[in-house]
Amino acid sequence: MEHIKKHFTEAHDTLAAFLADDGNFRTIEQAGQLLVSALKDGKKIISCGNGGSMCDAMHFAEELSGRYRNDRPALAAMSISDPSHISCVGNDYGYDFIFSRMVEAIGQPGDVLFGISTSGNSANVLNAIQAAKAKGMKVIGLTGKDGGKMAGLCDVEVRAPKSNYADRAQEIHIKVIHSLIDYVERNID
Ligand SMILES: O=C(CO)[C@@H](O)[C@H](O)[C@H](O)[C@H](O)COP(=O)(O)O
Ligand SMILES: [Zn+2]
Repeated sequence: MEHIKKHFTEAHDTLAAFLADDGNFRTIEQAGQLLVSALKDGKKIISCGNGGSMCDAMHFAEELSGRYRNDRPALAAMSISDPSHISCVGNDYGYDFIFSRMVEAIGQPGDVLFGISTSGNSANVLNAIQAAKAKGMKVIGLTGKDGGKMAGLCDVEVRAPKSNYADRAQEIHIKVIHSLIDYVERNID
């Protein structure tokens, strides 16, 4: 039972560390402003990440295109998570290009790439950021640890507090995602 309880105390401590720094909430607000201004301008949001972060990327996009709390017009967002695309590009070009290839295919200037990586070091997310910049897109990153290689590459980077485990960062990321969608729903019209 101790190990089970430890999950909750560690999550509690990570959240307390995030809450202690008001800079985190200013950064989330900047990310929210970037999303709202892109959507109001008729641009779209493209999200990506690996493993649990792919689930978070999907969660983020579906609550924008579908709904979160409020009834409002559908918002232009999609995650890069189509298995046929991933298997084709992974097989023919390599796993490092599964996200960047889609950004090259559908990214437009002013669109926003929402890249999620707990280490900040996943090559496919880094390549997507590079492709997004080449397209004139904005980049929001959710990271952890020291930001990894994503540090300094994003227009806005929200970083979860240092932890030895990816899941602690993911628990912060999902809260950031919900607070961002809430911000968008409150400010979109
Ligand atoms: O969900 C988890 C761990 O909680 C794993 O599936 C995790 O997402 C995977 O190991 C990812 O490949 C980690 O990639 P990243 O967050 O470092 O970019
Ligand atoms: Zn997980």
